Amino acid sequence: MENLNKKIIEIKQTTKIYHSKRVLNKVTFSVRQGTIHGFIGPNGAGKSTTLNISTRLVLPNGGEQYIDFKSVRNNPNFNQRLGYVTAEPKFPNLTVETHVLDCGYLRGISEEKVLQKLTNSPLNQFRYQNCLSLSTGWKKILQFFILSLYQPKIYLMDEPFNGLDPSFRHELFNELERIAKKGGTILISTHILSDLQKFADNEELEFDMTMIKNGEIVYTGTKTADIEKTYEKYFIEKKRGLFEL
Ligand SMILES: Nc1ncnc2c1ncn2[C@@H]1O[C@H](COP(=O)(O)OP(=O)(O)OP(=O)(O)O)[C@@H](O)[C@H]1O
Repeated sequence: MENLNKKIIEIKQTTKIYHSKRVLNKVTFSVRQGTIHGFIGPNGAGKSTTLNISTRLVLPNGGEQYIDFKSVRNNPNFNQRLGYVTAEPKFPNLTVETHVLDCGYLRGISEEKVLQKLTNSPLNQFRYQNCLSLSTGWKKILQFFILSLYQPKIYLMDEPFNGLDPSFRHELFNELERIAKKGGTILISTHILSDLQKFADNEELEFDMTMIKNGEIVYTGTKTADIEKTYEKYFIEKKRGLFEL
């Protein structure tokens, strides 16, 4: 319980400018160790940019980011216990088997163990297929498989439920709950409040939430009865005009 007060992820005053447009403006929030933390906001709000900056895939124009209590700018080991599921996974032009073996090698996991896991996984049916030719959902599942090889302690997940069919969604919900109950920390980015509701309603889990809109944090805090109201206040716009003729 003591760990819950430790901020294992901290995003401080983080700003990003693309082509003179400020897409993140002094974004500041933290994630407590051992919690599931929802990061929610509409399309283009800045969620993926925040996660990419937190993992040093994108450089910020200002601010500091800490993962696993380490500055991502100053400490290249910040990602030792980190697993990142990106919104649009990128894979090399390799078979599933070769790619998972490479990932295992980089994490010091024996070939035998990787192949045994692959054989027992539903991904095995695509073992000799090129990663690039997998469907959207199976690409996501391949990302989860790679994480399961080395079992990180901190997870950043950008739209993890996108593209998954109901049975894989269900399995992923259960797996994330299991990870959090064992003390893991999970930051989940999504547009969809109902994806987070199951975690928010689970009394055995510690669940927090941060909301972002137009590159600014509009709410961050622990679970409250007002989560839905807060969400509606910021995000439910009556009409956006997309389908007007
Ligand atoms: N490489 C880039 N070059 C220019 N602008 C970018 C780039 N990447 C992101 N942006 C802009 O930054 C803003 C935030 O984008 P981002 O992808 O972080 O939002 P998001 O909240 O993840 O959106 P979504 O939920 O639609 O995926 C958007 O206006 C986007 O167009």
